[in-house]
Amino acid sequence: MYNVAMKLTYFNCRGLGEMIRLLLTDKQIPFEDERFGYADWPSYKPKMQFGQVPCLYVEDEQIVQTGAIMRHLGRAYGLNGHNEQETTFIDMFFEGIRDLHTKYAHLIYGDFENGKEPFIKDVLPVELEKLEKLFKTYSNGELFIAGPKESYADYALFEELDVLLVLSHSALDHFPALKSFHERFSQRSNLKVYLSKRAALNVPINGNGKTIEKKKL
Ligand SMILES: N[C@@H](CCC(=O)N[C@@H](CS)C(=O)NCC(=O)O)C(=O)O
Repeated sequence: MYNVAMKLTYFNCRGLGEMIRLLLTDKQIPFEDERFGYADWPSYKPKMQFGQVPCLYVEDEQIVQTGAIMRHLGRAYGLNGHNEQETTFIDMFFEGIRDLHTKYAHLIYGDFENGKEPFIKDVLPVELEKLEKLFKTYSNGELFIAGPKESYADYALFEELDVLLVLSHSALDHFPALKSFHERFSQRSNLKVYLSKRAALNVPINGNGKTIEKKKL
C-alpha cells in the first residue's frame, strides 16, 4: 500500500470531486476531505494550475484534472487493470462516462427547466445504450467494467449512474447491466455507510443546486 498524506480540495458539493471521494472511501485510503463554499473560491482559484478543482494534494504535490487524479489513484492502488489491454479499456470507458457527464453538465448549468425532459427522453437512452453495451465486454457485464476486479473507472460510473437516477428514477430501467451494477456497488460496505451519511446531510449534487438527492435513511 502506498502510504502518503493526501488531501482532496473541492467545493462543498458532489460534482467532479465525488468519484474521488468514493474511491478513497471505499478503499479506506486515509485522506483529508477539504470542502469549501462558493464564497471562498476566489482564495483557492489562484493556487490551482488550471484555476479549477478538484485538486488532490499528495504530500505537498498538487494533482489537478479529474482524469489525472483518478488515473494516479488507479496506478497507486492497483485499480488500473491487470494488463495494457484492460488499462486501455478502463481509460476508454472512463472517457465515455466523462462525455456523458459533459452533456449532463450542459443541462444542469444551461436551460435546465426546458432541457430536462428532452434530455431524459432523447439523450439519455442513446448514451446509456452505449455504456450498457460496452459494460458487457468483460464478464458478461455481471461484475465490474474490466471484469472481476474493480478499477478507478467503476467509481466514476457509479457516481454518474447515481446522479442520473436522481434526475430520473427510471433512467436505468432499460439497461439491466448498468442498473444491477449500480445496485451492487451501492451495497459495498464502506460505501453504504458513506452514502447514507451523505443523504442525511443533503449534500448538493451540483454547484447550482439544480438536483438534490432525496433523503434515504
Ligand atoms: N477539466 C477539469 C475541469 C474542472 C472543472 O470544471 N472544475 C470546476 C468545478 S466542477 C471549477 O473549478 N469551476 C470553478 C472555475 O472554473 O472557476 C477536470 O476534469 O477536473
